[in-house]
Amino acid sequence: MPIVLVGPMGAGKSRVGHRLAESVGAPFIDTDLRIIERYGPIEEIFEREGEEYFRIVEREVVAEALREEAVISLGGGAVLHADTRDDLAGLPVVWLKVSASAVAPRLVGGNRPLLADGGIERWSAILAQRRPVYEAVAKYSIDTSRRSVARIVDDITGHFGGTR
Ligand SMILES: Nc1ncnc2c1ncn2[C@@H]1O[C@H](COP(=O)(O)OP(=O)(O)O)[C@@H](O)[C@H]1O
Ligand SMILES: O=C(O)C1=C[C@@H](OP(=O)(O)O)[C@@H](O)[C@H](O)C1
Ligand SMILES: [Mg+2]
Repeated sequence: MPIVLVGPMGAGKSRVGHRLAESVGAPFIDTDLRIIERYGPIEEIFEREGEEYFRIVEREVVAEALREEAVISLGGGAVLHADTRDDLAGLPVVWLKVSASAVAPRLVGGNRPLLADGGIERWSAILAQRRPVYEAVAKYSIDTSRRSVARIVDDITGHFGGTR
């Protein structure tokens, strides 16, 4: 069974997922990396085709990933797709939380198209819209604001028994 990480941009899904996979000895899938391998840089997809098209290709990659026995880090907006929310029912889904003040320095220098003009205020507005969705899909949540990646990995393996 996969372990799936959800949460807002900069919460640490990609970094924690990578370390969690090493820790439990499972393959690691970052759905954004798969999108990039197949379709090119995310900011170019947004620029060329728009967010709606990005969500379609994201859904395709996410659906495929969720059938694999892996630690899976989703992009922050993947849960917007109803089919993905359906797929997440019954899976160990971890919501990585983070405060605006803790995430602000983590977002510096990133190339997330949704934050291209708006910064932390835009991030907060997006989170406000999505919070109920994260809440609905998650089986467990961790505030990453003042926790090391190693500690977050320990919390997750402790909660799910260290196995898949
Ligand atoms: N627990 C943490 N404490 C401090 N910095 C972190 C933590 N988790 C991730 N980061 C840093 O924050 C940035 C965003 O992390 P990332 O894993 O890409 O987030 P996400 O995939 O959720 O957008 C990266 O520079 C990463 O190294
Ligand atoms: O929240 C979002 O809508 C997005 C989050 C990004 O992934 P991270 O959450 O890993 O930054 C990436 O999928 C894309 O820029 C859109
Ligand atoms: Mg990521």
